[in-house]
Amino acid sequence: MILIVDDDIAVRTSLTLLLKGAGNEVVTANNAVQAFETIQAQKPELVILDLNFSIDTSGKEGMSLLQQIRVHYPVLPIILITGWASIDLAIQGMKLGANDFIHKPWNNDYVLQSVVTLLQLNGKKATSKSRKELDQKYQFKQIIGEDAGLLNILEIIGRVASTNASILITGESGTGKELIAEAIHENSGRAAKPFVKVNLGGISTSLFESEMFGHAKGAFTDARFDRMGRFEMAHKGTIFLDEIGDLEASSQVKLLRVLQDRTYEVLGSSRTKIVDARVICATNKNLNEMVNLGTFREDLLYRINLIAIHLPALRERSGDIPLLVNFFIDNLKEIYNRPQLTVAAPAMRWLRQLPLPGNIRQLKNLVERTVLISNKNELGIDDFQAQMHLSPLKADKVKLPGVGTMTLDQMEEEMVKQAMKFHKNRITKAAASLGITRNALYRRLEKYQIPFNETED
Ligand SMILES: Nc1ncnc2c1ncn2[C@@H]1O[C@H](COP(=O)(O)OP(=O)(O)OP(=O)(O)O)[C@@H](O)[C@H]1O
Repeated sequence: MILIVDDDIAVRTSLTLLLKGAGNEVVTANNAVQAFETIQAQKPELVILDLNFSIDTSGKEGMSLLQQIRVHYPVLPIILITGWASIDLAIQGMKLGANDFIHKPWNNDYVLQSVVTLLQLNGKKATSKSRKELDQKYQFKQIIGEDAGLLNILEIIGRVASTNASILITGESGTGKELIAEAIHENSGRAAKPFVKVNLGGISTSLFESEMFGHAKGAFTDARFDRMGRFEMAHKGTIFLDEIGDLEASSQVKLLRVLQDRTYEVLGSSRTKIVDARVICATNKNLNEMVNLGTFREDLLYRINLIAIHLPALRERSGDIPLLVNFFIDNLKEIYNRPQLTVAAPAMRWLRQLPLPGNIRQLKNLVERTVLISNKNELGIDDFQAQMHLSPLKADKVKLPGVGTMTLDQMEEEMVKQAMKFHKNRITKAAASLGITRNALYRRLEKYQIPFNETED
């Protein structure tokens, strides 16, 4: 059952018709007291709340009702309705714990999509399904792992794949964000239609519109042909906006408009096109922090993260490393026709304790390089170690301090301290992660007078 709170009978009636038409039970309330009583008595599964629902348009009354509901019903999904002019109010409401907002005049599809998604997410409580149970229900063949955090994520994406909800995937580079985005598409009703990836980090502001919305011949000097935009390519499918944290301010506004209105215009043409694409965004940046710094629009953030998924770094789920290694090895056995290929047990243990800042991509590259270079059937620590030193990480993935701010010795000292701390003073592990021998590590510990326990191995 859904509760609609609004003093405007026209809004209550049209939302009731829309939601009933989609098979929901609906109750309404036209003031805060009645709304709260209805929640207590009838326990609705979702509330749609107009923030400007009283004659007073400051939104104060709506906001205090929202707070009151949150205190007593912390997980009850709440969708806010606001006018376009009061978008700041909606953002304030999201901070107080609302789950989504729609603005008037609303788009019926968006309202239904948001309702379905929130009901799906809230209704069926997470049941901590096992990997086997998830595989019986969904298609996650390419995603390896049994870590509880990952299974929880798979369960969420399985449940929401069938809705059109926007999803934001965050996580360090190489943690599998794109793979997860593809899995959402594969498990949705859009699977037979295109999955279009756009790397927003690679699109300059001047090209953003023509790239995303397309252009007509003659739209600007170089436009010699009609060009189809990415939104159109993704029509009825999924658009994956990678590196959204790299989008410049002016492009952020343009994207927000499109996601808000679900329409756009092809450059140089007056044709208005409708967006019918599921939007999935990804970034390895911290968008909340960027919002605080003023470099990412808060309204855009709320538009793209109806569902937010954070992928753990590989070091936080190191129990999955052997599974991943075996998966990569199995694939390579076939590709290189080396059916006897295996990884020795000590090597597997060694791989498990690597910090791997480049995450699964780094592990995959390491295994591939090692298989290519070594001609042994059973791969040992030495084989992996030799490749590890060659290119442990792409330089552009590491943030180095600015030139002149640190000497090489200081950097070495910091790295040694960091490795010792990470490996809780275990010399063998710290040395392996730094790519040096135990003796070489001892020499450095003494050189920099870093305390260590002789008995720790
Ligand atoms: N759970 C997994 N099982 C198997 N392979 C995986 C898994 N997660 C990631 N990979 C593989 O690791 C590599 C990196 O994954 P992906 O490109 O999805 O990461 P990403 O987080 O999008 O990286 P970036 O932020 O750098 O774009 C890919 O080759 C992908 O197939």
